[in-house]
Amino acid sequence: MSPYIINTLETKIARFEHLLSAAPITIYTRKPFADFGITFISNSVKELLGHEADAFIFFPDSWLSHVHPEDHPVVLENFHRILLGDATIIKYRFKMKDGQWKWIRDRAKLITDSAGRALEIIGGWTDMTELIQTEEALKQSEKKHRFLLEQVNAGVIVQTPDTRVVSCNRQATHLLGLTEQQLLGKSAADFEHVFINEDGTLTALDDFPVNQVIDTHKAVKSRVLGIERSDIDEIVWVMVNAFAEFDNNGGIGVVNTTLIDITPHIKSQEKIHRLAHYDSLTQLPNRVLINERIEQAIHYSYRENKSFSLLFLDLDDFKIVNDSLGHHYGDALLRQVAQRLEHSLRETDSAGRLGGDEFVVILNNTNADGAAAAAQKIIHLFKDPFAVDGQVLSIQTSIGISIYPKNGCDSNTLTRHADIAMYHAKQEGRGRFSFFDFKMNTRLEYRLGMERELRLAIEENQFLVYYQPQIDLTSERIIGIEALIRWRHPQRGMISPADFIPVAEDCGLINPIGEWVLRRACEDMKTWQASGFAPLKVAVNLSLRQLQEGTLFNKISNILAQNGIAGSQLELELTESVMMENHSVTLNFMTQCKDLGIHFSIDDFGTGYSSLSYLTKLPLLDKLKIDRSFIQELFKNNDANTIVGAIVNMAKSLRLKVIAEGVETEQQLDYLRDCGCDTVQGFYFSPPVSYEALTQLLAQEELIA
Ligand SMILES: Nc1nc2c(ncn2[C@@H]2O[C@H](COP(=O)(O)O[C@H]3[C@@H](O)[C@H](n4cnc5c(=O)[nH]c(N)nc54)O[C@@H]3COP(=O)(O)O)[C@@H](O)[C@H]2O)c(=O)[nH]1
Repeated sequence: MSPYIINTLETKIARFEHLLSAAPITIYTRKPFADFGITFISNSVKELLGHEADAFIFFPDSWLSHVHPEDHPVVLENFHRILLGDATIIKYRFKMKDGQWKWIRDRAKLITDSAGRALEIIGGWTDMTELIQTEEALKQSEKKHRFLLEQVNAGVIVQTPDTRVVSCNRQATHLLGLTEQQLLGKSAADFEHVFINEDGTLTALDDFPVNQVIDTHKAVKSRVLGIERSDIDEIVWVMVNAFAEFDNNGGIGVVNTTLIDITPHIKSQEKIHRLAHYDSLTQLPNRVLINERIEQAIHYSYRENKSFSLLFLDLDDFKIVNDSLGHHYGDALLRQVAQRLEHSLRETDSAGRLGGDEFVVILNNTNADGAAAAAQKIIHLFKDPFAVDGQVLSIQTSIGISIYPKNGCDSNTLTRHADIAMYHAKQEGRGRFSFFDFKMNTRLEYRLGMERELRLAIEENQFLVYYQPQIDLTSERIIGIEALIRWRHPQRGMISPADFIPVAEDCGLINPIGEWVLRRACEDMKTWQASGFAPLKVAVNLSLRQLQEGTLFNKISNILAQNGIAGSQLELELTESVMMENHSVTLNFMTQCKDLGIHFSIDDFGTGYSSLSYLTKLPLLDKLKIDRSFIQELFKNNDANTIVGAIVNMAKSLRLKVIAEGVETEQQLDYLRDCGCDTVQGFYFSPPVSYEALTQLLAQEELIA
């Protein structure tokens, strides 16, 4: 045996005791029953608790009195587990020599003999103070962290790489409408809510921010998502940011997602969008949205090689409703029209209001046949009158149709062409539809251009009034004049009223223009009278639209009064069609005028109804003007002579005066005199002339007289 290896029992114990006291653990043994008194404890207990080992050895049951009373149940319960064979680890507080409490960890197990009988309990105590303090600090920090998390105005969700929620704050549960319990442990695929993207499409699972972060290892920033919850009707809109926290190996530890509630912001954005894209009166899409929809229809039809149709609607004589009943009625009528229109359309079609009384309908995937059927259906919608505040209003619409791609490949062209076709429908008699035809284009563009120029002409005073004398066949003197408008266009020179009056009538500009002619004529009459010329009668042409305006009588009586002209010096010329188409309106107007002594003549007689019986229905008529087409046929066509003779006779029997227009030759003049015609007008005596030229003619007459 080596002299260096001393292996007596004594040395073994000494070595063992040294090892025990040097170990960072205080080893003990205790009885496996009764008071579980300590039978051995290593000296390191002095360092751990300040107590001598002997204190426990001599007083084996004193140890329990050093255990914190609150921890007694834990400690005692632990013995039962140990006796059942469990190796246990528990923490509890132990009173040190100096009276302070120290957290110790007690790890113990039961030692048995080969027959399984309990011999003793062996265990070890270690100092846990530092660990407990760290744990406590950690708890405090977590509490603080949690507190802060609850204070932030954002939902926070922490998920593991398999998307399971491990933590969330109250705001997150609030936004998702779930409790913390419902949320914790849930993975992305488990959410029953529907998530939608900003454009309204569904968000696919792969596209969830958490999955994107996991897939790409990159943060998702400022993504807008809508949450469709089953418990509320409204969509909750959130701004989502998500980022990963990486572990030491570069793998994802957790993904943090923040959700900021932006519902109010989205709602006001929606409001702004609505204002910018919908008509506030009818709630139909406005011009901006309609254009977008036409563009969409173009893209779709181009891709799918299909056609679609655009219907342009304009209500016929809507202005009359507005002018005669007021805007309140006009607005209510437009709302009802919009409703009827919307209800009649298929889901794939859309209607919008461009402004005023103009509407547009887009018929997706529809060819010319389909468009014709739809247009007919829409026209039929107007068959039943509209009831507005107790008033029954009847109105119809004219519709123009353009077809993609045949009539245009962009929104502007298609709309313009449908508009042109609509004008054509109006020309054809209103309450009907027309398809666009490229031939209409130039004609209508000319008309639309003229409308623009007419407005400018009114502003810039480009109109003149010419006067054509009317000669009494008995005295062969000028007894009246007809006021005829002229347009001196700055570039195109004189434009005939035959070219621009129909356009002015169509677009309503005849009202200001007609009023201007009347005023000018009365002002000129006033000047002639003031210059000493004998009082004349002036004939002024009236259009149907002027009568329909409803304010014409007041305007006329004001103009007469302002210029000191007697009503008997004014003659109003109405055409046959004006008289017949609006019998009651015309009769009412004529009755009012008659009280002022105003005369009426029927213009272009013989060209319209060619029925003499209606004359008997117009008792307020004074004169009949034979159209120049008959006069110019005299002696060329025998029938013309017979007709003119018959007209004069018939007029006489109805006690009407007769004037013949367009007299160019002496032969015509003689025939008319022989027939008993009262007055003539025509180039034979004078063409329509300017104010100055007529002044000279009147002066010559005075000299002759
Ligand atoms: N609503 C309004 N209509 C108006 C007004 N001013 C004119 N008009 C209408 O425009 C049409 C064309 O008028 P105009 O070119 O002036 O032609 C008139 C005469 O110039 C023409 N005339 C007269 N004598 C002769 C003639 O011997 N030969 C011939 N070839 N033409 C002649 O006839 C027109 C007279 O028209 P009217 O007596 O009114 O029928 C025309 O329909 C005008 O009514 C306006 O202010 N408002």
